[in-house]
Amino acid sequence: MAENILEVKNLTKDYGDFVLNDLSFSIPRGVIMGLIGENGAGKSTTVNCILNEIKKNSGNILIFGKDHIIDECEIKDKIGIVFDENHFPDIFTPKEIEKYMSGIYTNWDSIAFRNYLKQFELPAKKKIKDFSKGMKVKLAFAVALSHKAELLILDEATSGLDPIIRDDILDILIDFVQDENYSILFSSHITSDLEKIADYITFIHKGRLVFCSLKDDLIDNYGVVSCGASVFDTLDKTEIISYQKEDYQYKVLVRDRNKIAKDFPKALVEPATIENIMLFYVKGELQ
Ligand SMILES: Nc1ncnc2c1ncn2[C@@H]1O[C@H](COP(=O)(O)OP(=O)(O)OP(=O)(O)O)[C@@H](O)[C@H]1O
Repeated sequence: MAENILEVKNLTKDYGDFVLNDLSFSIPRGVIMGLIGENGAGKSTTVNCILNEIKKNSGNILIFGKDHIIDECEIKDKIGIVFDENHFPDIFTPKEIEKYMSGIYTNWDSIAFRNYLKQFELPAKKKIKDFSKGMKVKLAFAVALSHKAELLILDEATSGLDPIIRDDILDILIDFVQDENYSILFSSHITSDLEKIADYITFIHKGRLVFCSLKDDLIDNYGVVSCGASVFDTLDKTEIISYQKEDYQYKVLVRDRNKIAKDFPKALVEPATIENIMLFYVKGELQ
């Protein structure tokens, strides 16, 4: 069994005015990988290249150790996909979707599907065209979780859900990776959700990889320092990732907040959230 459930190597997709440039990252088995980046950074392009929905220009993508194009059918049988848009025919009911999916997926589990319909309070006999946006997303989750998928790929899947069902979904996702062979690629703008459940964070900015790091490493070590010019000028510049100047104050994103707090006891040093980290990379002055 391949150690990494997904490997993206030197992936490039050129749209002319946008290039997803030489992107590499991998997802080990048993983990949740958060994928973050500003609007237009290239997250959906990455996901669509992985799923071979769009053709890459170059690079290699292995899923379950197999080439994502050569073995596409076999691979997709074991992937659960949830996008923010509905991909099911509107005229179907969940009951009809169940029948259809049982013919598509080798390991379709009707009992699991019916249980998810109950848990998500989805009417089995109502047409999807009469579902709310959130109901359509819940239906997509019910399908993705009912065919013994080993990899879930979620592209902005939870953004249309209310906080209660989102919380339920996060619990389901944590459960999903308890089997240490299964993993999740979770693209989201709701960075607080990723803070709760992701093991790794991959950050793309303007089509390029900024980092792929352990989430705990970011949360435990990165910090935001608020200080005046005198402290800023004496900070070790190799410790600074990015900074923002506001009148006479500097806000500085640093790699090792504990070291800075020790060296500058009077400076205000706070832990950085994933949102802080994104904002500093995108809007700050990079060192
Ligand atoms: N079919 C296409 N043809 C040309 N350009 C495209 C196409 N699809 C996407 N792009 C461009 O690729 C860039 C990245 O888009 P993408 O949808 O991957 O970003 P994203 O990070 O998912 O953004 P968002 O958070 O807004 O969903 C954008 O500049 C977009 O215009």
